[in-house]
Amino acid sequence: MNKHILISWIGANDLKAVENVQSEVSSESLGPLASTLSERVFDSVELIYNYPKKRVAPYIKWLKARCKAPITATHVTLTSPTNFGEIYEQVNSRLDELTAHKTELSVLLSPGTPAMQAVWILLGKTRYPCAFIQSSKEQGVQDVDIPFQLAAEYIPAAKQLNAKRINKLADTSAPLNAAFDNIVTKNPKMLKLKQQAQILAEREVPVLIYGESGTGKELFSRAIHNASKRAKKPFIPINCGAIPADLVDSVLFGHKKGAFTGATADKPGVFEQANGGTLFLDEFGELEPQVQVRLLRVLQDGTFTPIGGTNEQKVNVRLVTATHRNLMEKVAEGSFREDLFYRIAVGVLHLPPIREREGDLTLLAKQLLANLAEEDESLKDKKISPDALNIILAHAWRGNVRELQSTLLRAALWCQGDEITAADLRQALFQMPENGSGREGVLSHDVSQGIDLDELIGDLTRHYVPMAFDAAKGVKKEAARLLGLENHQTLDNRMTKYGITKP
Ligand SMILES: Nc1ncnc2c1ncn2[C@@H]1O[C@H](COP(=O)(O)OP(=O)(O)OP(=O)(O)O)[C@@H](O)[C@H]1O
Repeated sequence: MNKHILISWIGANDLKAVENVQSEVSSESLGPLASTLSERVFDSVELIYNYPKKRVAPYIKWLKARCKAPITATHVTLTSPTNFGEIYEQVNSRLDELTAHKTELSVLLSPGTPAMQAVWILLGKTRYPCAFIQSSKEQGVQDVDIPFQLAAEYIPAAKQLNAKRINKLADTSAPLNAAFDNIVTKNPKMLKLKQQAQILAEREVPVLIYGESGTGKELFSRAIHNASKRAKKPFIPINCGAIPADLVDSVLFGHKKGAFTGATADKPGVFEQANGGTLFLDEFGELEPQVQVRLLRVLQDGTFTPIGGTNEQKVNVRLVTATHRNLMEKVAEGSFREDLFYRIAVGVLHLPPIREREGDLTLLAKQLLANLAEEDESLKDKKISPDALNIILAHAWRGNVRELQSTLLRAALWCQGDEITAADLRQALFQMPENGSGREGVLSHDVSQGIDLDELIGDLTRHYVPMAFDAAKGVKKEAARLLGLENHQTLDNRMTKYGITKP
C-alpha cells in the first residue's frame, strides 16, 4: 500500500489557534491543520512554513501531541509570502522529493496565502497529481473537487509561444544563423520575424506561418529547417491545397501495393519521407476535417498506418504549417479542429504582405534581379532604371514577392539594352491581368466575399497614371487630360491619395 502523506503550509490561522489556546482567549478553532488531522488519518504529515522558527516551534510541539502520525516541518525562506517564483520552487522541490517514492499525496489548501494555494493547484493538477482538502470553521474538513484537467485542456494552449513571449526573446540581438541570409529585408518588422524564426528553429516546436501568397512562407520554413538540428535531414514541402481530395491520405501517409486501383507499388507518404527532418505543409487550412483527425494522431504519438497497410509506422517529424486563412476563425466556425490548432500553433509567425514592408521594395527588386542573373547568364548586366523603380514602388504587388519576381523576369527578358526601363516594366506588369492589376483582375473579384473598392480603384489609378505621364512626355496637364481628369490638381489629389510619386 502506498504511504498516504498530507502536505500543507502552516498558516496564520494555525498559529493563532494555539496562541489563542495558550492565552486562553478562545479554544473554539483548532485552525485548518489541526482540524484536518483530528478528522483524517495519514501515514505522515509534511509541513512547510516561512514564519520565524521561534514562533512556529510551540505550534509544532502542540500539534505533535495531538496527532499520531509523524510530522516533519521544514522552514523555508521567502522574500514575501506572495512571491510566486519562490513559492513554486520550494513546493516543487518538496513534492519532487516526496514523490520519488510511491506515495499517495493529499494537499491541504487552506493554510497560507492565495499565491500558495494557486501553486498547489498548479502543481497538483499537472506534475504531481494529488487529492485536495480544505478546512474552514464554517464548512469543516472537505475534499475539494477541481473539475478541470489542466494538463489535458490547458497546457497545449499554455505551451504556445505567444507573440509577446517570442517578441521578448527576439529582443536579444543574437546574430542570425546564415540559414536566414536569403530572406532579404531591412524592414524592422521582418528583421524581428527573422529573429523570432531563429528562436523557433532552435526549439523543436511546431511552427505555424500566416501570410498571403508569395510572402515567403516556404522561404521561412526552409530557413527554420536549415537553422535547426534537423538541417542535414530531409525538408519536404507539400501544398495541401493542391492535392486532389481522394489522394490526400496517400500523399500524406503513403500506400501499399494493391491498396487501390493504380497502386502498383508501395509508395511512402510525405511523413515517412520527412522522417528525422521537417515537413512543410502549405495551405494547411484547406485540409478536410476527416484528414485533420488522422493528422492529429500522427502529431500526438508519431504513428500512422499507410493505406492498405496493417502495421503502424512511427516517425519523428517536425511540422511547419502555413496558411493564408485565419485558422482561429475556422476553429470558431467549426471547420478546423481546435485540438489540432493548438498542436500546430505553438510558434506562430505572421508574415506581412509586401505593401506593409516599408523600405523593402527597392532592396528586394535588386536582389531578385541579381538572383535571376545567377540563373541566367544573359541577364547579368541588367539594371533597373530609376523610372522603372518608381513604378515598382507605386505598384500594389498583390502577389507579393512572387509577383515582383516574375514581373522582373519578364521585364528583364523583354528589355533590349542593359537597363530595364519604365516601359519594359509596365509591359511586364500588363501581362498579369489575373493578379488584379489588369482589367480582368479588377473585374473578377467575388463581391460576396467582400471587396475593397477603393483599393481596386487605387490599383487602376496606379496602373494608368504612370502610363499617362509616359504618353504625355511628363507633362502633368496633358497626363490629366489623357486620363479624363478635370485638371492637373485633380491628378495631384489622386496621386497623393493612392501614394503615386511623379514618374
Ligand atoms: N524576403 C524575401 N527575400 C528574398 N526572396 C523572397 C522573400 N520573400 C519571398 N521571396 C521569394 O519569393 C518567392 C515566393 O516565396 P515563397 O514561396 O516562400 O512564398 P509563400 O508565402 O510560400 O507563397 P505561397 O503561399 O503562394 O506558396 C520565392 O521564390 C522566394 O524565394
